[in-house]
Amino acid sequence: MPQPSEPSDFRPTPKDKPMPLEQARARIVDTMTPIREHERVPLRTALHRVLAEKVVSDIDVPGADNSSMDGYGYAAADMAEDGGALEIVGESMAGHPYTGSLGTGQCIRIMTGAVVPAGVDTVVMQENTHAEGDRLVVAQRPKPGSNIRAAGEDIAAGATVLAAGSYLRPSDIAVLASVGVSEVCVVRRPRVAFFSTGDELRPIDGPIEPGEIYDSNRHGLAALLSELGMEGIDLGVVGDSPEALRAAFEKAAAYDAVVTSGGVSVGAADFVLDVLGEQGSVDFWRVAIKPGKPLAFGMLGNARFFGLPGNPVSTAVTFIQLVRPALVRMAGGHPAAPVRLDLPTLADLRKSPGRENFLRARLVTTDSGRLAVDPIDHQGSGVMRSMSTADCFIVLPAAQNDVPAGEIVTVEPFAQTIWGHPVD
Ligand SMILES: Nc1nc2c(c(=O)[nH]1)N[C@H]1C(S)=C(S)[C@@H](COP(=O)(O)OP(=O)(O)OC[C@H]3O[C@@H](n4cnc5c(N)ncnc54)[C@H](O)[C@@H]3O)O[C@H]1N2
Ligand code: MOO
Repeated sequence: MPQPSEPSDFRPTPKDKPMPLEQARARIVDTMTPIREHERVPLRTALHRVLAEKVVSDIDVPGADNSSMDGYGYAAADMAEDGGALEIVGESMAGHPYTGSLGTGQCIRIMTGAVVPAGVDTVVMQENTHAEGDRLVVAQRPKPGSNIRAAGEDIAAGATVLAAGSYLRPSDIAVLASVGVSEVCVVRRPRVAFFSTGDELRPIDGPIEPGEIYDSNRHGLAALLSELGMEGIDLGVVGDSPEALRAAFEKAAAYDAVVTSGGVSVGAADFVLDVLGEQGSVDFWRVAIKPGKPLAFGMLGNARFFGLPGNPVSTAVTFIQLVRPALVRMAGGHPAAPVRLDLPTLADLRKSPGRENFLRARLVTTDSGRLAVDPIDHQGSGVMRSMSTADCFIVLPAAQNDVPAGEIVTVEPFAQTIWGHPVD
């Protein structure tokens, strides 16, 4: 497990064996220290934050027995048979409860959400009745006890509404509002510094010359971080020189995590690993996945360091597979296990044994109404449109060879649950 470290003399060699993905992910996630600092924020701004402490309800929800239908409330004992009649003595509306008490043979008109008064144990929906003046005829009786929502059936006073470590989704915000919570205590968002490396990279708001490219990865990374609820700190583009990298690393070391793109392979201008070795420590640098083999994981000061490969699809795949679960953990949450489906592939898949492959694909419904998966034609790790037009990965195990169309393959949808439930 990497610790805040003294500089090391790590020298990567192509002989370093790539680590299987599962092992790399477990190792990375296990080394994350969840952030302990927390802050109180208004519920209005708490979406996608992580609860630092559990929330216990002070109240029952609903607060009182209430009707789930527009209709009439009465005591079932007063209604021995279908077609029986009762005297209508008042009404209970949502926000305006009935304040009297019911006698034998009496009923009240009651609306959905209105409090059920003493003496009423059953509500009949309006459609199954007809009123004759102040007399109600119940054509068809519901079962005794019907159409009443019990006090506290959603949340009982004293119950834990959400556990510490819960990632707040819109439905959680609504639940917290339902128990009258207007402020929550949430974990400080991880501060994640990120930058691109490469002399060929240009900002997206200017021209490019032959041999130059727009720095797309930095924008992709900013979006991935912001989607995850992280505080991203954009450190720009850093040139392919050890000096430039040293200066950038010094700045980046002050944050909780650092994510970079490019310069982690074995090329003449790939210095990320060298400088990480000098200024921090490298835990491992190769993962047995395609795309995404070169990936530097280590420490820079107290920051967790993720040096992602520069090929745009490799950057995205390694972020999704390795950085995202790590940051979820760092943010005080719990990474969900990937949702995986077994589906037939509509096209042949090319695969040589060695690395686990993440092919980009789309979920489709065939003419027979069955779900299947259709791989994108161009699978190059520089073809970012293969990610942008896809909605899932086909995951082929390391030892797999070519797969003919029609075979069942493992599919990981992109729109999967990212944040799992806390384990208490
Ligand atoms: N001899 C070997 N060469 C390569 C190997 C290998 O094992 N031996 N691995 C290949 C694999 S796999 C990958 S992935 C890449 C990763 O290399 P780097 O992380 O060093 O990335 P770069 O060389 O800096 O760039 C690769 C590619 O991506 C483009 N790029 C870089 N940054 C950005 C950016 N911010 N936005 C858009 N595009 C970017 C860059 O121009 C290159 O085309 O190495 C292989 N080589
Ligand atoms: O890992 Mo590289 O990402 O195969 O292109």
